[in-house]
Amino acid sequence: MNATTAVTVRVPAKVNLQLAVGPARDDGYHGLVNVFHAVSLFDEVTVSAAPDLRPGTAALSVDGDRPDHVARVPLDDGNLAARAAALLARETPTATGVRIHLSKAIPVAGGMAGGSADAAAALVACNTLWGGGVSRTRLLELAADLGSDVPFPLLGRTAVGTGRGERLAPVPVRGTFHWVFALAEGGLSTAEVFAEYDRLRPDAPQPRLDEELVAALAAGDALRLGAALGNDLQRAALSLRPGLGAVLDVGRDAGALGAIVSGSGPTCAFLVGSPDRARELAAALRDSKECADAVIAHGPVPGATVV
Ligand SMILES: C[C@@](CO)(OP(=O)(O)O)[C@H](O)COP(=O)(O)OP(=O)(O)OC[C@H]1O[C@@H](n2ccc(N)nc2=O)[C@H](O)[C@@H]1O
Ligand SMILES: Nc1ncnc2c1ncn2[C@@H]1O[C@H](COP(=O)(O)OP(=O)(O)O)[C@@H](O)[C@H]1O
Repeated sequence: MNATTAVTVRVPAKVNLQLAVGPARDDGYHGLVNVFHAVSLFDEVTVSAAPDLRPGTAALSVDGDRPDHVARVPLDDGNLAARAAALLARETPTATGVRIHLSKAIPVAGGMAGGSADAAAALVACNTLWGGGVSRTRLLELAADLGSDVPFPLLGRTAVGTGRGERLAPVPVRGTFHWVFALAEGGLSTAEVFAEYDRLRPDAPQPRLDEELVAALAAGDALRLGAALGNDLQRAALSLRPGLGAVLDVGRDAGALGAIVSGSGPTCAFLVGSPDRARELAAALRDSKECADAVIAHGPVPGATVV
């Protein structure tokens, strides 16, 4: 193998269109119905062979436009991309040590699964670098071992996750939806938000897929989709970060078709009807000073792709 070969994979963020959360299971996880939707905020993960490092170990570097987010990315073996490389190396005889560079645009600890996206991208990038020996089915299994959110960015587009969110089935979508994301100062811990959910909802029912949401997606109807968006973790995220209520209000008052916390938060997601409306809503959010920044994206977009 050529030690200078580098592979770059582009991978999208997600927003949860429906996040229905059941009671805590015996293993501590929660049964979910989790409708993932991949949006056009992308991280890039570049891997190159590092013959000076032991096979399966990684040296990490990171950059990105937002220094406060970049500073929160761990550069040790706790990084999900490094864990992905180590896991894949265990079943790849040609595995090398790797340098992994993360170019971050997905908010960190923002409820948009940036770490999971990087792990999925690292699986694809290392599998390509090391000769592509591991099947896509097996990559999806390894992804599920890394985290509940890691399989989805391998698929991209729109999919429903059941179990703890890792068992995926594609959901048909017509057309393109337009989004604005309000970024927050600081992140929220997913585990803490689920714990707050348990405190607030000790009697949670079993989660069920919202058929109205599925119909709105199939019809490409943004008005119907906006009304059907739902996130059971939103109350918990608002309880831990009450200021998010004002962010959601700004978006609603500015005409968003739907306004929700993205996953475990604290990023807030706003559905609008067109790119022009997205620009207007992003400006209203920035002017309000209720959030750190606002970014525009569209979905669905493809999953992890070698570029
Ligand atoms: C909430 C969601 C919605 O898509 O994502 P984020 O919004 O944080 O990105 C996911 O369920 C997060 O998935 P992920 O971030 O991969 O979580 P994991 O590493 O599997 O688990 C982290 C912790 O979250 C809690 N957890 C996660 C998934 C699940 N179905 N039930 C849980 O209770 C557990 O406390 C677990 O220890
Ligand atoms: N590659 C990575 N990028 C970002 N965060 C990572 C990464 N690897 C591990 N982490 C850790 O995962 C935590 C959750 O980050 P992230 O996946 O961005 O958010 P969320 O789980 O809210 O979607 C971060 O606080 C960070 O400590």
